Amino acid sequence: MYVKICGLREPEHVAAAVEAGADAIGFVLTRSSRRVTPERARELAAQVPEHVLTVAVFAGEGPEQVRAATLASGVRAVQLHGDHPHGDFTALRDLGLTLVRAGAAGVDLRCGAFDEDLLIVDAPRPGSGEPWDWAAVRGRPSGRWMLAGGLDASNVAAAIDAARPWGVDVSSGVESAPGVKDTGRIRDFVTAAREAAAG
Ligand SMILES: O=C(O)c1ccccc1N[C@@H]1O[C@H](COP(=O)(O)O)[C@@H](O)[C@H]1O
Repeated sequence: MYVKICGLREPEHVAAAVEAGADAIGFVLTRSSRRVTPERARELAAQVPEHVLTVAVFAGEGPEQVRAATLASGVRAVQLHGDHPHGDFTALRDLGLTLVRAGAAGVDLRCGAFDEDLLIVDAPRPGSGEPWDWAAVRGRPSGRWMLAGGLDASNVAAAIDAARPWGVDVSSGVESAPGVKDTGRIRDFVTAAREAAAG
């Protein structure tokens, strides 16, 4: 089970996610209580070992703005939320980074349909922490896709059982208050996701 922890802002939480065994770590570079500057993302990404994917998260910005901020941040993947045309992903392909498309259950659920490498199927309001009907997408997405939206250590096993994703992605559910990550919750989430996947 691939596990991504998103919205990290502090070195101790990046370290906690890496130590817990996260596969990917996200830095939010768009409007959000979790927003960091590209320069801050670069500092945080520098402490992440090669085997953990670092991801810059955007929502609605155009490809040129995404390109500039991504290059400034030094991350290895770009995550685009919102109604992006196929051309936005193609325009970023030359960066040589992993491209991640994120959208709610109504979007095209075939990973790769927009030239992306990974797909995230999320709640209607990304980053809100609101659970949704995860079972509604069971059997529908194809390829390498992550379930997101309202997950936490207490419900991730049920969510995995309901939707059968390739991976899971969390932000609010590993926080003690909005925008404030919690080391113990990060560790508990990764453990719960891996135990659920192991059966
Ligand atoms: O986390 C944010 O603040 C955010 C803002 C804008 C776009 C995406 C954002 N995060 C993504 O939202 C989900 C996690 O949501 P939840 O808080 O766990 O319910 C995940 O895809 C994040 O990458």
